[in-house]
Amino acid sequence: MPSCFLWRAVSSMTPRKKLQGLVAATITPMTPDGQINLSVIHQYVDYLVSEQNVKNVFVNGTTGEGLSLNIRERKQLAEEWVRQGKDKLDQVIVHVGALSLPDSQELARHAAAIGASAIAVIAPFFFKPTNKDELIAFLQKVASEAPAVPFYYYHIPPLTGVKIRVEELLDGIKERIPTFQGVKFSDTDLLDLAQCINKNEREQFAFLYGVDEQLLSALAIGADGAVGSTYNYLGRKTTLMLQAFAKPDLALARKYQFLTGEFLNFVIKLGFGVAQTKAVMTFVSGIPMGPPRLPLVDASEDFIVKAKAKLDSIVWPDGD
Ligand SMILES: CC(=O)N[C@H](C=O)[C@@H](O)[C@H](O)[C@H](O)CO
Ligand SMILES: CC(=O)C(=O)O
Repeated sequence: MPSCFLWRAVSSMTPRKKLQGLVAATITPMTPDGQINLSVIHQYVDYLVSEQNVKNVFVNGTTGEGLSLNIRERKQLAEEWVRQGKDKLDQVIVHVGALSLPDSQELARHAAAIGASAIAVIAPFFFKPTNKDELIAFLQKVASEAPAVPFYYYHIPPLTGVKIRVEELLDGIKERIPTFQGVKFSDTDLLDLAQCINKNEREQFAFLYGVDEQLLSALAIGADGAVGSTYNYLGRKTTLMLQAFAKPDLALARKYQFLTGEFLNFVIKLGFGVAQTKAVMTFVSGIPMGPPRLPLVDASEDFIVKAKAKLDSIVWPDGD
C-alpha cells in the first residue's frame, strides 16, 4: 500500500522514539572457558531495569568486546538482548562496526531484521579513513543496509585513532545518511562536542556522551544523554545526578559526579578497562560476567578487593 511506503520512508528519517536517560554499554558475559554466555542476559536485563533504573542498552560496543567477537557471536548477542529486552527495555542499540565493510553491512542487515532500535558504527581503525569524506563513505555503505533504522556514529578516538572532528563530520551528513540520528561521543574534546550541539540547534540529532567521569560537563554543554560502562552498576546514582542537573541543583549534581569520579579515579590508577568492568559488575550485581577475551586478561584479586572496598566506602547524598 502506498501509505505504508510513505510511513516507512518517513519513519526512516525520524527517530522512532526519543532516547531518554542513560544507556548501559553492555558487558558480554562469558563462561569460564571463554564462550559467550547468553544464559544470564535475561537476569542482566532485569537487573538493569529494576536495580539500576536503566532502560536502554548499547550492545557489542567497547565494553561488550564487540570487536573481539566473531560475527555469529555478535548476532547471537544482539538477538538475545532484543528478545530479553522486549517489553522491558526502551531501546536496544546494536553496534555493528567492523574492519571489514561486508561484515559490518551483514551485521547492519541483521540488526534491522531482528528489530534493533538503532545501530552504531565506529570508524575502521586498521586502515583508517584519513578525512571526513572517506569516513562518511564507509558509514554510508553500512547505514544504507538498514534504511529504516536510526544510525549513530560512534566516535572513540582514544581507541580507533581516528581523530576526525565530529563537528566537521556533521556538515551535510543527513544528505548522505538519511537515517543519521546522532553521535555516541567518547572523547574528552568538549569544544568539538559544543560545536556539534551549537550547529544542530534546529536538527534532531542526539549527542550521547561516553566519558562517564565527566558527564556533568557534557550535560552543561548540552549533551542529550550518555552511554557508558559505569551505568551498569552506577546507573541509579547517575540518574540521581541527571535529576539534580535538570532541577537544577548543581551542587547536588556535582556531588554525584565527584563521587562517581572518586571511584573511577581510584580504579583508573589501579588499571581500569573492560576486564575490570566485568569484575566490578560481577561483585555489584552478583551476575557472573566471566573473564574477558584475550588479549584482555582477568582483573586481579587485589584489584577486586580494593575496588570493592572503595565502592563500599562511598557515602552517597541519598544515604545509600
Ligand atoms: C574507553 C571506554 O571503555 N569508554 C567507556 C565508554 O565509552 C566509558 O564508559 C568508560 O569505561 C568510563 O568512562 C570509565 O573510564
Ligand atoms: C562505553 C561504550 O559505550 C561502549 O562500551 O561501547
